[in-house]
Parts: sequence; C-alpha cells; structure tokens
Amino acid sequence: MANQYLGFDLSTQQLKGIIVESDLKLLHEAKVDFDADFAKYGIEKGVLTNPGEGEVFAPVAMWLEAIDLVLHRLKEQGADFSKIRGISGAGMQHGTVFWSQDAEALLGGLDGGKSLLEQLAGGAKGERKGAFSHPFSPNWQDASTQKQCDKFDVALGNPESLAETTGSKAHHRFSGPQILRFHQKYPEAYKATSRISLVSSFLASIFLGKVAPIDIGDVCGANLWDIKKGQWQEDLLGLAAGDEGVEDLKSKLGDVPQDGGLGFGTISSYFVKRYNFPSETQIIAFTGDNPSTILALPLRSSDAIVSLGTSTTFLMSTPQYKPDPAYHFFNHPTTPGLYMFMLCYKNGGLAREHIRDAINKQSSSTDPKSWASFNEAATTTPVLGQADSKTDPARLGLFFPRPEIVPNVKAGTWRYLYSEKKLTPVQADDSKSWPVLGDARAILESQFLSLRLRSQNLVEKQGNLPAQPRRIYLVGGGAVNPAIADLAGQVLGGADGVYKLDIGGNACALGAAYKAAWGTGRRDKETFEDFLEERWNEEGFVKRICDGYRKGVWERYGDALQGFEELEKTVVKESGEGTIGAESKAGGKVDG
Ligand SMILES: Nc1ncnc2c1ncn2[C@@H]1O[C@H](COP(=O)(O)OP(=O)(O)O)[C@@H](O)[C@H]1O
Ligand SMILES: O=C(CO)[C@@H](O)[C@H](O)COP(=O)(O)O
Repeated sequence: MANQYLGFDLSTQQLKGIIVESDLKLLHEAKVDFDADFAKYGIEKGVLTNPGEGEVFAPVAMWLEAIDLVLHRLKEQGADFSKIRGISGAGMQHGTVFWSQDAEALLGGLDGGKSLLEQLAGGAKGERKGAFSHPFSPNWQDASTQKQCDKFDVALGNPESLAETTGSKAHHRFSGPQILRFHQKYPEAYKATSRISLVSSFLASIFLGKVAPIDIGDVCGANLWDIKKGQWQEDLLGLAAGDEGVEDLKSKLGDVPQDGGLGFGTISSYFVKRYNFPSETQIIAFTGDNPSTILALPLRSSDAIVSLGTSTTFLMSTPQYKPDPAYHFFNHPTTPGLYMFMLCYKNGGLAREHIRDAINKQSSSTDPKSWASFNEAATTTPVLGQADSKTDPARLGLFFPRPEIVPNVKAGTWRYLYSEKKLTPVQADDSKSWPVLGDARAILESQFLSLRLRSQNLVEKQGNLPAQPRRIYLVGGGAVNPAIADLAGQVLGGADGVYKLDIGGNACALGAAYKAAWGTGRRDKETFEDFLEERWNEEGFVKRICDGYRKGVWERYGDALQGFEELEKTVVKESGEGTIGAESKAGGKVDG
C-alpha cells in the first residue's frame, strides 16, 4: 500500500488540503472558501475589520469548522485517510492564536463523535469552557500597531539593528507588536492566556492534540527571534511582555525546535476515530505559508517565486543573510544555512480585482468577475502607456485600496506622468491623460517594478544577459492569468522564462505535503533539497508559460525604475512620516 501525505494551507480566504503519494504526485485536493462557506461569521474576504482602529482579524471558531469541513470534502472525493503517514501544513504568517488555561485538557480529550467547533470554541455566553482566551486572531493585514512598532524599532537602537537581529524591522502585522497591543488592550485576556500559537502552530496543535511548538522558519515573522543566535531575543520579549515578565511570555510561546522536519508526535485520537487516520500518523512541524511555498519547487540561485494570492509576495532561497529595513529575511523552513528573502505587499489580488471591476463596469461586461477585458487592456496598452517612447511621457501609478506595507502609506491611488526625470500628477477625472483601461497595465507594471527595484541586488548575471532572475515561478490564485505572467516576464525578466506549477494543487499546500513526506520518511541526514531533487519530475511538475527577458523591453523598464522610485518617495513624503519600505503614520493624498 503506497504511503500518502497530507498538506494544508490555512490562508486569508481559504483552507486548502491536498494529498500526495510518496512520488509527490498529487492525488486529491479540496478547499473551504471562507466567504462562500461561512458567511454566517460576517466576514468579507476571510476577515473582519474595525477600520476605526485599523484592525483586521479572523474568528478562530471559523477555522475549526473549516478543518472538519475540508477533511469531509477530501473524503467525499475519495481520499482514504488510512493511507496517510504524515501531515504538515502552512498558515498565513504572523497571526496569533491565544489559548486559554483549559486548552491542553480540551485538545487532549476530544471526542471523535462531536465536531471541533462544539468542543473547542466555547459557548458564546460563557456557558461552556473554550480553548481560547480571545476568540479572534489578528490578521497579517492588520494596521493597528503603529505605536507598538515605534517601540520595537528603537528597542535595539534603530530599525536597522532590529532587522539585523530579527530579519525585519518592526511591522504592523508581526506577532511581537501584535502581542504587545493585545496585552495593552486586553490585559485580563493576556493573563488568562496559557499559550500563544502562530496560525501555523495553531493548526498543528489541532492535529497533534496538544499545543505544538512554533516553527523555526515561521518564528522569524514575529520581531522576537534572534536569527543568528537561534533563540528568543530577551529585550524584545521584555518589551512585549511588559509587567507580566519575560519568563511568562517565554512559557506562553514555548521552545522552538531548530529542525524544520521534526515529528512532534502522532495524530490526535480525534482524527483516528472520526476520519480513520492511522494512529501512528506523524505530525511534522507546520510552517508559514510563504516558507512552505518555497518548498514546492527546487529553487536554484537567482530563481524567484512570485506568489499572487491575497497578498503579493516575492520569495527567494539564498545563502546570503543581508537584512535591511526595506525587506524580510527568515530562516529557511528546512535547511540550516539557507534563508528566505521576502517582500510582501498587502495590495495584491484585491487591488487587481478593484481595477478589473472598474474596467468591467465601464465595458458593461456580462460577467463582472471576468478577467477578459482587464487582460486585453493590459496586453494591448503599450509599455509604460507610451505610444511613442521618445515623445510620450511614461505613465506610472501606485494602486493601494488598502494601506500598503511597501512603501508604508495609507490607502490611495496615485497616477503620474514621468518625462525628462520629472513627475507630474494626473487628476482622477483626467481620462485623456490616463484612460480607465490604462490602469490594467499600469497596476501590473507598478507591482512588478516594485519587486524589481527591491530584488535587483540579489540576482546574478545570467550568461551574457544582465543580472536578473534565472526563472520566475508564479504561484497562487493569480498565476493562472496569462496577462499577469506576460507582464511579470516583461518587467522582471527571467533568462529561462516564466513558469507555473502544472500539477494542480496550490504551491503552499504542496510544499507542506512534501515537507510531511520528507519529515516522515527522510533517510539519515537527507536534506529536503536532496529529497525533492530525487523525486522531481520537471516535465510533469512545472510548465513554461512565456518568455521572461525580452531585449529592449526589459531595458526600458530598467530606465523607468528611477522614476518609479521617485514616485514612491513623493507619495511617502506627501503622506507624512515613514521611509521607503518601512511602516509610518502616513496619511496618503488620495487621488482616486
Ligand atoms: N484568473 C485570475 N486572474 C487573476 N487573478 C486571479 C484569477 N483567479 C484568481 N485570482 C486571484 O487569486 C486570489 C486568491 O489567491 P489564493 O492564492 O487562492 O489566495 P490566498 O491564499 O491569499 O487566500 C484572488 O484574490 C484573485 O484575485
Ligand atoms: O503577511 C504575509 C507575509 O509576511 C502574507 O503573505 C500572509 O502570509 C498571507 O498570505 P496570503 O493569504 O496572501 O497567502
């Protein structure tokens, strides 16, 4: 009987589960879509918001329901859980889950005849004890922690030293500033918290039947972990812990094992009874969604992944540790000595949808969610919106329907004409200088120029071609869109082309399933890279979608980078405080 492995991805809008065989071929996949399946929680795009305070959060009870539902859906598709040998998973990064004093007892005593929701969520009126000291998990889109970030940024001297130590300067969504705010806003709930999990270790805990350790890759998204020393940074813990003390917070967070392939133990009897998993199924460390995504592909030097989900993230695996306040470094989720380089934008998929919807409205498209008009506009508009590159100004824009991380500005839309090194703003109603259709290409150019600007020092020369990515791999919901792929290649290059995964499934959940297979079955000292290489089937697993580097076009985007950088500086300056790539109290001039 062939062994099978299960991987999960608990992301902003969905919970996905997939099963692979030992040869890593995909067997089954199922998903729960939070908005479609759980409208009763009042969520939109997977989250609840409190705009007055910049809060974005998700109900933990909804995730409990989603776990039972996704397993049910996998079973409906014919999945046979009795073949599963190992489980791992990924959670959207930075979110925290606060466990109550009863959590361990409730997790350890689950009855396979009842749902997770019934047994762990607690009664709405407190009539039943629950496993959580707070019903919500702050989401990565949260922007409520500027005051706390200001404290973190100076805790080790300045943002540069915080980035040097923890891999990132302070960010609104990072767990350290979030824990500090939680502590200040809900002191009683903080006291009543026995353990704090990240979204990834929360999901692992459910499957393990006890609170699981935080993962060595995902822990770097907290501004609390000293990457070089491989331990909690006590000054930062002290800041987040306040008068409750460092030791108390340390015990809430728990120890972090250095081995990303570690088996935490066998599966909770709940899943054995309810779903027929073998009782010896191993639970392998769950990591963040981005660290998990880089495990879905055998990345080589200068390869880049662009993840087009709710967020846009740009990921590379590198032996170089070159932290800077403008971006993030994390421990690699499986391999000591390697790091994950990351850029993360809040305005990814939803910002593109915004423009798609405006274009569809104007063209009275029959299907308001169709990408056809957006794609046509993006691919028929000339490079940088210049019909004649010698006489026409370049059209450069920033499109942020939500407050952005890179650069740190409040929500807004900015459109500028750029010529002879000068930027001239375009008014919102000036459709002559900037037609609505021009936004389709402009948003894609803008998103990819931002990635190119910040990653140019990490890529190497490719043969006779200038320094650029070797391959661009597109993953996430937007990866199916050919116009987005085309623009990614035009702006970013990619000597070997633009690729996407061709095995169905979702890269992040696949990475988790691969990690489950490696962690469960690895031979002595077998690295994840060797394990993947041995099973990798280039023809069967990835597909080349289009050219990357195009001579002449790539160079024109290179020339536009200076204008794009100026545009960002102008917007950040207009918006108040803050530096490029950093958090600020900025208030943006909203043109659109
Ligand atoms: N054909 C398409 N073209 C462009 N974007 C798409 C397409 N299909 C889905 N998407 C985008 O994918 C996003 C969801 O991606 P996904 O990776 O599943 O999200 P997450 O993991 O963040 O929940 C949606 O916000 C949507 O904008
Ligand atoms: O905050 C980050 C990374 O720092 C985000 O990438 C989240 O991890 C959520 O990702 P998606 O839901 O878009 O997959």
